Amino acid sequence: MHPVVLKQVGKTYHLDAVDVPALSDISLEIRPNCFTVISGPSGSGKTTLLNIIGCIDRPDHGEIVVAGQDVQKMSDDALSDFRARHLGFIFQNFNLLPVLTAYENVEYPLMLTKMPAAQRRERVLALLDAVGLADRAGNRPGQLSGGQRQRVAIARALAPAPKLVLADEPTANLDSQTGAAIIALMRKMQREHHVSFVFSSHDPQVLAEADDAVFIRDGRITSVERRTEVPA
Ligand SMILES: Nc1ncnc2c1ncn2[C@@H]1O[C@H](COP(=O)(O)OP(=O)(O)OP(=O)(O)O)[C@@H](O)[C@H]1O
Repeated sequence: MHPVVLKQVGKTYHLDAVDVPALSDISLEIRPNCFTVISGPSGSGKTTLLNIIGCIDRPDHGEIVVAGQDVQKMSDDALSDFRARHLGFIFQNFNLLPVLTAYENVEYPLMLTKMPAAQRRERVLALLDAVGLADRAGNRPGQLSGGQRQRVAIARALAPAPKLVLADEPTANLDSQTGAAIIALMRKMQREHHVSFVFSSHDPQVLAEADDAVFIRDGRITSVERRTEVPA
């Protein structure tokens, strides 16, 4: 089953009296267990598309099925619950809670689930270990480097065992060496956790790693490159 299917999705922002068309006639299938990169020039609609796939924003029209669910039909409350259970998010500014430690940031999404405390602890420690931060669990984001913060964000995104992780320009605020290490880590986690990753990115390093690359311009898909066989 494809984790995301979009059919003729459109979105226009209304800014005072001005209509700003952001996406037109987007039809796309995101393959399971893949790295999919959405690429295009500034203002082409990448973030808008990612927000719609991540159920943060709703399209004006069209169909969208995420993890087998017709999300267009869900109420706002049902959609929030669906997002918390099935989707993970990684942002260019890391978006960690500054007053919480690395451990608490990763634990946070699990507090919204009914996971028992002992199991929660085991999962958080395993994820921090997997991203190479076992010894930094007690540090707050302000005591971590950019690359380390993004590692915490990756662990947090994977904590609820999502089906899909959305990453908006995840390497934009990192130098190229740190960015390369973060891409390698996301690839490793994507394979180990059998999850689909969808990125928006300008970064050639992210594009080079993609299984699928979706190019957009002026809110329309100009091409889709399927570069690899569907992983088992
Ligand atoms: N909240 C908003 N209100 C009005 N217009 C918006 C809003 N968000 C985005 N837009 C417009 O929608 C279009 C697509 O924007 P979007 O942020 O999706 O592009 P992008 O490809 O992610 O750009 P960038 O690479 O610069 O982040 C642009 O014309 C933008 O100005």
